[in-house]
Amino acid sequence: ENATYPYEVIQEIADFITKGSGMRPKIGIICGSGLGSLAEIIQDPKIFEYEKIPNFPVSTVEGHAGKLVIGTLEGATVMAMQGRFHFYEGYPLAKCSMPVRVMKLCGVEYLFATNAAGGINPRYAVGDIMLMHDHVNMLGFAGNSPLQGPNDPRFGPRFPALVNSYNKELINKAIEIGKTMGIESNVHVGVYSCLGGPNYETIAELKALRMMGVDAVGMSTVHEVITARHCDMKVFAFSLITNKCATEYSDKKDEEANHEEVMAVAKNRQKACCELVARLVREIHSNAAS
Ligand SMILES: Nc1nc2ncn(CCNC(CO)CO)c2c(=O)[nH]1
Repeated sequence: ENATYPYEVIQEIADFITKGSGMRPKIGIICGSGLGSLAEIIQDPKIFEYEKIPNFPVSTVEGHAGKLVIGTLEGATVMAMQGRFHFYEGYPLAKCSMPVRVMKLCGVEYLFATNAAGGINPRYAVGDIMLMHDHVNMLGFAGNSPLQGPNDPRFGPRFPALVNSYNKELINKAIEIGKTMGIESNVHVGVYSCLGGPNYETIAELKALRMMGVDAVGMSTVHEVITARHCDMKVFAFSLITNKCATEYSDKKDEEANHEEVMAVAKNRQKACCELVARLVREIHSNAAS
């Protein structure tokens, strides 16, 4: 499926965006379920609906708008995807992750990936933020990778290393920002895992994930991070915990995940998420300027 988006097609899409907006973004933001507000804090935005971008896929999930927003945030030029593409929509992982390559050819050096996720770590509360410091690529265990198929060396190497994929400096900066915001007890650092979905997990799967040291589970992000690291972007990623996953068999129905709850939690935590992202963008921009 990599062949669906050869380098030249990605270049055309990137040119369409940079020429259409007259901007070259440095930071790319992918908005998780219900976190589209991360795009709404961008000033003087130029908005491209996915349908209007030649060769771009379209979003089919409630809570994912389907707009690419490019503009200024805390002095930096950023581009945000309001709506991402998921494996469970029937898109191959290379298609889900192609926006990261578009960002790269637009000039983006930093990827901020956000998602809503289920909390497996029992210390996590609904509404907490987990800064990702590593991931378990469950889809990769079954042979699914966004890098499957022919490798185009203009993007990156055939066999990319993925240790230290999550930029430690950005994680430490985000922890400091969490302290300044007074939310340090709700900010964690943990391991995320991506399952195929669209079903949520069984108890046995959650127990297995917990045994592997996974702290939060979702249906996205990992393939975007792999694609970002392949083309040497710095990566910062976090999960908004939108429900606590059961890891024992019990008849408590209230532990069942549902999408309405995911979007409701995202709605009432979007302010904190936006604040964290804005402050981190400001740090990066001011350091680069210095
Ligand atoms: N247990 C559990 N809780 C979750 N909350 C959000 N997501 C991320 C998946 N989001 C989907 C459906 O809500 C939409 O992309 C999950 C998940 O995958 N599992």
